[in-house]
Order: sequence, then C-alpha cells, then structure tokens
Amino acid sequence: MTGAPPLKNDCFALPPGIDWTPVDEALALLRDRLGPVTAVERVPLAQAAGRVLAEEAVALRSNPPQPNTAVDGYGFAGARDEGEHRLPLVAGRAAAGVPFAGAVPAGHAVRVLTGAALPEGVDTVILQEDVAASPEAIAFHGPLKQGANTRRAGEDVTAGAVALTAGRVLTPADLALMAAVGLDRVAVRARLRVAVLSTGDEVVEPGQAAGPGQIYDANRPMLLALLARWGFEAVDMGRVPDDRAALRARLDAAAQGAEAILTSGGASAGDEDHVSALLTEAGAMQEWRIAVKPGRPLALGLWDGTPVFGLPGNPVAALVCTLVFARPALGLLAGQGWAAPQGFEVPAGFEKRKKPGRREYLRARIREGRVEVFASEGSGRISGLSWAEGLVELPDGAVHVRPGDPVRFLPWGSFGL
Ligand SMILES: Nc1nc2c(c(=O)[nH]1)N[C@H]1C(S)=C(S)[C@@H](COP(=O)(O)OP(=O)(O)OC[C@H]3O[C@@H](n4cnc5c(N)ncnc54)[C@H](O)[C@@H]3O)O[C@H]1N2
Ligand code: MOO
Repeated sequence: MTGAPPLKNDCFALPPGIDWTPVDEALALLRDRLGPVTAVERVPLAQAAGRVLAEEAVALRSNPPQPNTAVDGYGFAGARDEGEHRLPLVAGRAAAGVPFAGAVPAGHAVRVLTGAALPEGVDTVILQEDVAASPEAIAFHGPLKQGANTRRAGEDVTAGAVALTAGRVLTPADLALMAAVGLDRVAVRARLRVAVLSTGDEVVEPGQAAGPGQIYDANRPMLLALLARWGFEAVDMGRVPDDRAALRARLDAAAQGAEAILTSGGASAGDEDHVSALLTEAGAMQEWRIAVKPGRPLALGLWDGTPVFGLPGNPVAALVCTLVFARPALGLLAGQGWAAPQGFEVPAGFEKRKKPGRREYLRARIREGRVEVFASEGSGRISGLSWAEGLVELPDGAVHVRPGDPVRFLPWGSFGL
C-alpha cells in the first residue's frame, strides 16, 4: 500500500513542506495594513472615559494655575536658618478660592490654608503642627528652605503643553487631568463597531433545548463581552448554520453594519468549514494557518473591504486568537495605537517540552511566585479559561521548560481584561 500519509500522533507537528505564517509575520501584516476607520466626534468630558482620544489634549490652563500652599500653616517670605524664629502675624488669612487681599510685609507671616494662592510677599510656608501660634505671632524652629510646602504654578502641567496624546483610551485619571487643565469637551473617536457571529449547525442558543450532538454557543457571549470590555460597540449577528449562502448573506450584512467582523467556527479545512472557504473563494483571504497553538486555523481576510477574523471554533483558540491578533488590530481600526501586551518573566512551576515551528499560549496563573499552567491543553476545555489569570507565551522555537526557568507571563490585564 502506498500513498497514505504517515500517521501524525502529534497533529500539531509541522508537516513537511507546509509553511505556516509565524505569529510575528501575521501581526506585522495586520499592523501594516490597518489604520483608523472611525469618525471623530466631540463629547462632554464626563462621557469620555473609555473612549479613544482623537486629537492631542492641549492644556488651556496650567496645573496648578497659580502658586499655592500645599499645607495648612503660615506663609512668609524667604528661608529661615537653624534656630528659633518669631514672626508677627498680619490680620486675615488666605484660603482655597478666597485669596488674601493685600501684601504681607517682610518679616511678617499670614495664616494660609491648603490650596490657597500664595499672597503677595509669601513664597514659603511652615506647617501649622510645627508652630506655636498666638493671635499676634508665630514661633518655630528653623531651618526651613525657601519655597517649602508650596507648589509652583504649572509644576504639574503648563498651559499650552500636550497633556495627553491622541490614540489614548481615556482613563478616569485622564478625565481628572483634562478637567484640571480647563478642557470640558473632548475630541474622541466614534466607537468601533464589531460584528460577532457564530457558525455551525451544532451550535444552539443558551436557554434552548439542546439535542444530542448539539452544543451551546459559548463563543458569542464571550466575544461580545470582550468587545464591550474594550470599549467597542459589539454588534450581535447571531448564529449561522453551515450553509454557504446563508453565511455569505450574513457576512454581507455584517460588513454593512460594522467595521470589523469576528466569526467563530468553520475556519479550518473540513467540508463544513465555510468561513475559510468563502474568504478564499472571494479572493479575500490574507492569511490562513498561523503558526500558533491554539488557533492554527485562524483565517484573516477582508469581506467587502471589512476585516474578518475567522476565529477557530474551539473556545480556547477563539479567545487566544482574539487576544493575540484581533485586539491589537481592532485597536488600530479604532484609532488607538498598536497595543502589544505587556508580559513579564516569572519562574515556571511546571515542566514542558515544545517542538519548534509555532508559538504556544498556555492558560496560566501565578501562585507563590511561580507560574502554574492548566492541567490540559485541550482547546475545548473552557473551564481552563476561567481557571487562568493569564497566558504563558512560549517562543516559536523548541524549548524545554523546567521548573524554575523564566517564562513569559501575560496577565489578563495586559490584554485590557
Ligand atoms: N483536519 C484538520 N482538522 C482540524 C484542524 C486541522 O488543521 N486539520 N485544526 C483543528 C484545530 S487546531 C481547531 S482549533 C479546530 C477549529 O476548527 P474550525 O474553526 O473549523 O471550528 P469548527 O470545526 O467549526 O469547531 C471546532 C470545535 O469548536 C466547537 N465550536 C464551534 N463554535 C462554537 C461556539 N460558538 N461555541 C462553542 N463551541 C463551538 C465545535 O463544536 C467543535 O467542537 O479544528 C481542528 N480540526
Ligand atoms: O489549536 Mo486548535 O486552534 O486546537 O484549538
């Protein structure tokens, strides 16, 4: 008997002559080809959290706008040497928002409260706890430097400076900064609309009765929630059976209503793998078969000019591919920069041998300073995704990880989760 290929015990071994696209090449392709597609709109500051800043935010005002006191105490001019000092007090005080009217003569002090603009004749403040005060005078011990306990005008941000750069996903802290520098309306990008659809005759809606051979649609709720978490507008396009005409029509509708499409299932080479087949047929397939585990059948293409991420059906592969490939790409479309996840090295708490030829992502978490990995690498084992707190990324080449060896850990937080 001839002609039959040798059995592959490891279905992930790189078959001879097959050239899968390395992860970095696929990422570079996405990075080179994609750019912002969303419109710019202006929104009130209070509605800007989580939105993508469309233009530089330039400070209209300095922070702080004027020199002021950082503490409750007494203000006067100049440094004081070591030793005891006694300064007569002028009548009145300076409080935040209620400045002292007039000037403080040299050698005198004035009562000041935190945040008050420094009165004329004051450049130094002593903390009230360090002072013996009477209604007429204060006494304290030096030394005290000139400028002590004060804040310079613009020491944080000066008027005219770029407070925030375009492309940033605005955080609550960014809102504080923009408010402080006098901005009340912000140019942001419209939310990127991303369509999500599941494929497969076997897939049924949670809540419906599931017959034998049917499985609940686990990918769609996960993907819709991920998109919402990232500040995109998730467009639910439902489930499509394994029917090419139906899938074609649904992709058409998705491309009409969204700027990117995530499908799951039907990405590999089987008879019912219609996503990859349709993209190929339409001449719109950019990449298929990526040197990654899980997620090798990830199909990257364009449908009517709209980027499609044809995610594998296995939920673990669907999530990994979304985090690794779709997230930075969607970020670019949405007007953010390219967001590479921030990993760090942690000693392994496991042993693993890996063949060369593809990058691997393992469900992982850190316990007692070591990374542990989920007991199974099966990419239908959804419980491992809930168990994990991030991924371990193993390089494209061969590795033999032994306990204690450093491995790259990517916490869910580094993917914006
Ligand atoms: N001969 C080959 N077979 C397979 C290959 C291959 O290269 N050659 N690749 C395997 C890998 S790796 C993966 S991953 C899967 C992914 O393939 P598809 O994208 O075509 O996915 P399906 O076959 O449609 O489904 C795979 C699996 O996932 C379940 N599924 C699908 N959709 C959902 C959903 N929305 N929620 C939950 N589970 C879902 C589906 O029932 C299957 O069990 O292909 C391998 N095969
Ligand atoms: O590697 Mo598939 O991508 O098993 O899930």
